Amino acid sequence: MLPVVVVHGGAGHIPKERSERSTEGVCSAARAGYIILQGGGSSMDAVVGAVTELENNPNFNAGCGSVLNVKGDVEMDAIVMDGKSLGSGAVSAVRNIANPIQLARLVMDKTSHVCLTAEGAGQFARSMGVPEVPQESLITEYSRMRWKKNLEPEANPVEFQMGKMGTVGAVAVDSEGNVACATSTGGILNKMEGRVGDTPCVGCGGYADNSSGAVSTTGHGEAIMKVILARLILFHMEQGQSVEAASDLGLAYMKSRVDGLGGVVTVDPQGHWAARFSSGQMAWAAAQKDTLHYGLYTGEHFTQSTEMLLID
Ligand SMILES: NC(=O)C[C@H](N)C(=O)O
Repeated sequence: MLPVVVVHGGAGHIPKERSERSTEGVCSAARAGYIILQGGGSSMDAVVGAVTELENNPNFNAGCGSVLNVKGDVEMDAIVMDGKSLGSGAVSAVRNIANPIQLARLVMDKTSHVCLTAEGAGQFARSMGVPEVPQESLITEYSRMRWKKNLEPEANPVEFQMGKMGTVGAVAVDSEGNVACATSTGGILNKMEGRVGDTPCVGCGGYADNSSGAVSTTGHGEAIMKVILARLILFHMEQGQSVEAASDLGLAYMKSRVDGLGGVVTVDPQGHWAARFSSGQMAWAAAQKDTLHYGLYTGEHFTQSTEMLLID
């Protein structure tokens, strides 16, 4: 079965005019991750490569395109986890960098800690030579419009926040059977300054363990944290459930227990994979055995040869 890379572009309701760009974005990121795997890269290289591409794509809520907090600022969260060592690196409420996922990886590789936050994460980025970027370069017209709209008195914050989530994430298995996950987000729209969501929390925004598999999550962060969604799904896999059934069980529990919606991409160490969601939509794509799989609405599953894509 292996190797494989599966990516998501966030669970929620994707407006029609943005759906094509979301699908194109996840397909291109899955292809980028797959090329890394084919070139002998590790699953960690593949998930960081795929998520970096999605952070650079302004159509997603991560890196450039992040949603704004209540003050109109960008504060981003990201996590990586390596299934071989259970090593993990994360950053939360980090500002003025283009690729939080790469900083999360540096936290894993270069420090003895798991998560750095806010100004401390910024200082670490500077010490590692990560270029500082102006906040303006991370803000799109669309994210500013949504922020302003949500400040209007008749706005319905929860519905609006839940409506158009675009967190990005990836899971992969490499040819040696190592699994990894990566997740990156601007969080939820008009969040309080300093709010830390599920994404940088181990077991919530993602988890990877070579003995069971890897998961990257998206959805309402506070709900995901209550049920520790990524770890919950791996628990079901440890009990013998398939990647698909375990993902559905985790999402159903989050819905019934805390009324939370979300989505996940999941792999097991053999290379079985799933992209499942309880929200109306989630842009996802997977690349395996020279085939690209992708979809957006529940039940949708298109396939295409990755070789065709290379010619494109
Ligand atoms: N779009 C998302 O998935 C949001 C993210 N889980 C958060 O709550 O920060």
